[in-house]
Amino acid sequence: MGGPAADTTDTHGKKCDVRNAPSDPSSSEGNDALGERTELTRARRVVVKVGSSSLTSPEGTIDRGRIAELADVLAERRAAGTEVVLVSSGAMAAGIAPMGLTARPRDLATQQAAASVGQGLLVAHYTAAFARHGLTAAQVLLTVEDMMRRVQHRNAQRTLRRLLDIGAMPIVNENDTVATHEIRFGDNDRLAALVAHLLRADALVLLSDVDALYDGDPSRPGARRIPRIADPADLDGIDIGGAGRRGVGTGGMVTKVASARIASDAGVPTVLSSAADARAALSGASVGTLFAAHGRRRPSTRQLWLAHATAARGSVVLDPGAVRAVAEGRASLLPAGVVKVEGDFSAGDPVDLRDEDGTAIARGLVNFDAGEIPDLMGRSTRWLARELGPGYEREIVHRDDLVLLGAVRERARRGAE
Ligand SMILES: Nc1ncnc2c1ncn2[C@@H]1O[C@H](COP(=O)(O)OP(=O)(O)O)[C@@H](O)[C@H]1O
Ligand SMILES: N[C@@H](CCC(=O)OP(=O)(O)O)C(=O)O
Repeated sequence: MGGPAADTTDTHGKKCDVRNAPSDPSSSEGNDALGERTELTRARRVVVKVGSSSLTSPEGTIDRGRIAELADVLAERRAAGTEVVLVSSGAMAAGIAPMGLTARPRDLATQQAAASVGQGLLVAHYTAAFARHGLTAAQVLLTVEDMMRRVQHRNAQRTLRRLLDIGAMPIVNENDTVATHEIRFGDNDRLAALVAHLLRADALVLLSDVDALYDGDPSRPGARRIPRIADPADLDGIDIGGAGRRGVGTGGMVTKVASARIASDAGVPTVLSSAADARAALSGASVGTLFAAHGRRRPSTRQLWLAHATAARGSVVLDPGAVRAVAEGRASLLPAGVVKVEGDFSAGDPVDLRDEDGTAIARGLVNFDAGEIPDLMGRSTRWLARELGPGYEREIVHRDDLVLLGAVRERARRGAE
């Protein structure tokens, strides 16, 4: 890959140029993009995520006018026959003023209280805005566990599908009041990508206060719009920064790019654009940044989550044979191939699988506590079953709970295409 093609548009004072760009994508993005943008116009099911920064006024309160504008655009698309799921942030921002606060709280309990106050208000605004178009809004609050555990996952899928069947407008947010630091999405960008995967959406649209991914801080003079990311390598050299200056957003560009990568891995093309450009983005115009989808692979949500969103609690170090078996043979990691354990983790935690040089080649959910593994290392599962009992005849990490990382993953992906 030769790196992304940066637009010649300078950011300063020229965001309107991007907004009014011609709808012929081939003019700035190349022919590949033409098909991808057309896919967006033809999409039968779209997940649209809007960030707090696009829903708040400069004073930091929820801006009803912006909610009404977004509802107009989504209702239009719904009327044209596309199923739309909205993932909306803004609960915490909506709760700040009613809580008597002037800025986003720092501690988790007050954040959760603000989100709890704000979520009801937010959904009330959406309900009124969609009702003007004869649409019924439906609140759906999800946690990480709902995505990871099979039964909850199916329930969420079934409910969302039913809502779409009856013509409702699902409005999804993280269930902030029960999420903890350890077990939370923490940002709706990645949640939106997992919802797009869950519903097998045809496209994901991320709406923010910035109109595209830029090659650096968009407030920097000369920063240039990146119209298309075709491959993760295109992101090399781009300065992907945190949340905007107003302080209402959560993850900034980092989580939007992470979200686009999750969606891309799940075969879902993503457009990142500004809320002001929502209509143009949804109609396939050449606005924002298009992240191309990779093939048609459908990894499990658990695998997507493991690869992109979990932090490892420790590592197991593999001998060269085990590295080959895991990386090339897509095998489970057996005790015989482990030479070292690092960190203090429990069975069920995410851990990195490293080679002896320290490179993380995979991440997986481990079947043993860190303290148990030294007695198992280098032993065959048959020996372990005979000496320690049948409970020990199992993998350290099962292949279904394992994803390849970094260069190893890219090689496997290219091989599969
Ligand atoms: N390379 C970049 N290109 C575009 N925006 C960037 C980049 N790096 C950081 N940002 C920042 O990301 C912000 C959007 O993220 P965030 O504040 O979390 O918004 P949201 O509430 O929409 O999720 C922008 O306001 C911008 O300042
Ligand atoms: N669940 C939180 C949103 C967290 C979040 O991702 O915010 P943002 O970066 O504005 O999309 C809320 O509703 O306040």
